[in-house]
Amino acid sequence: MVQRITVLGAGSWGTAFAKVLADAGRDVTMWARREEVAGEIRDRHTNSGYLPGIDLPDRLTATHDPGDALSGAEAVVLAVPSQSLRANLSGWRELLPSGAVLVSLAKGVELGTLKRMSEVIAEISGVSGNEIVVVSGPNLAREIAQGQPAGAVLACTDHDRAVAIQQASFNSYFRPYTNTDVVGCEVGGAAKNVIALSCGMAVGMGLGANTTATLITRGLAEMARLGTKLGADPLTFAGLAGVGDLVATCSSPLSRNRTFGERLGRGETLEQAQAAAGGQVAEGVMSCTSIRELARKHGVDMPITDAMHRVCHEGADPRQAGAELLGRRQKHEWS
Ligand SMILES: NC(=O)C1=CN([C@@H]2O[C@H](COP(=O)(O)OP(=O)(O)OC[C@H]3O[C@@H](n4cnc5c(N)ncnc54)[C@H](OP(=O)(O)O)[C@@H]3O)[C@@H](O)[C@H]2O)C=CC1
Ligand SMILES: O=C(CO)COP(=O)(O)O
Repeated sequence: MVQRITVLGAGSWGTAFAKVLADAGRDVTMWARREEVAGEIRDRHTNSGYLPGIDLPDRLTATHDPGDALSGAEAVVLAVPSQSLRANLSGWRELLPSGAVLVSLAKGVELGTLKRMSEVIAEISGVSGNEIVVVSGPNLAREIAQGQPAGAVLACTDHDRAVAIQQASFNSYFRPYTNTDVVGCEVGGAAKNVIALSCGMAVGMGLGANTTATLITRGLAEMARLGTKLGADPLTFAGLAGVGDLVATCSSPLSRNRTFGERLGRGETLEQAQAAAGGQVAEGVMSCTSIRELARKHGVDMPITDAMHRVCHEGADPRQAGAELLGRRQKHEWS
């Protein structure tokens, strides 16, 4: 049984997932970038900047020192934003205990390299891909931290490693399933953030359920097109890491990506929406660019992702982007 687990990153999901592990009976140490955050988790058992009003378990501790955090860890959970994972992990590489299972929480595709997060982790840490477990699914951090029931997917090409983390993380409110389709789970997790931006934008423009349902469904079609082209199992997109996460993120006002899109849809600038996010990551804002490039590289059509890139990075007006989406050539639903 994996008992001693380190979580590197003390933001919303890192903290909520650390609580999941502690509530499952594991000994958990978190690393926080800022000493005051580590001190608050350690001494007051709260992380008020990210999860206000949530009490953290006593058995969960935290430090600002990555060496102390990683000492003796049997599993290491990487809980920093996608675009910072390479730099952070490069700093931790020499400290990783040999044989520890690496667990990835990040949902994104790296700008420039167009790598999925498990590919970045394998490259930097030197461990093989089948030693990395990817966590995905409908897991809005605040709801999980409140103990609201949810399923999740633990994806690893080595089934036994996924089972080890499943045993280490299941508790009365968190029900993780295993899956060997790492590509599908990672593509689903990254792409749904972009679709959530579009749904938020529609809501911000005053549009209703028909529009958001259309974006969710056609978003699912485009993420499945990309995933299957990259070798994913199409069934993954019907599961928790596909439609499950997509629906949760596109529907919930708790989603940072949906909220970010809503602000853009109301006419705020990218800078205003970023300021309102208070430093918390809306991964879709960067991933719309990397996923668009990945899709182009593989000849896959992703019109909603393309539209989000134009709004976020080329100054397109959300209404104009919407009109262009509707004005594309007429086609069969599954072509
Ligand atoms: N929040 C959620 O509901 C869920 C999030 N995820 C995914 O998990 C990953 C982590 O998300 P989450 O914990 O929510 O993110 P947050 O933005 O809430 O927190 C990010 C954490 O990473 C730290 N950090 C370290 N290096 C950097 C850096 N260079 N830039 C920014 N932050 C840095 C931050 O430190 P500091 O506080 O000092 O800034 C903070 O502890 C993301 O990929 C996200 O998509 C997945 C499922 C659910
Ligand atoms: O990944 C998530 C839910 O599964 C969280 O989404 P946001 O980053 O948009 O809050």
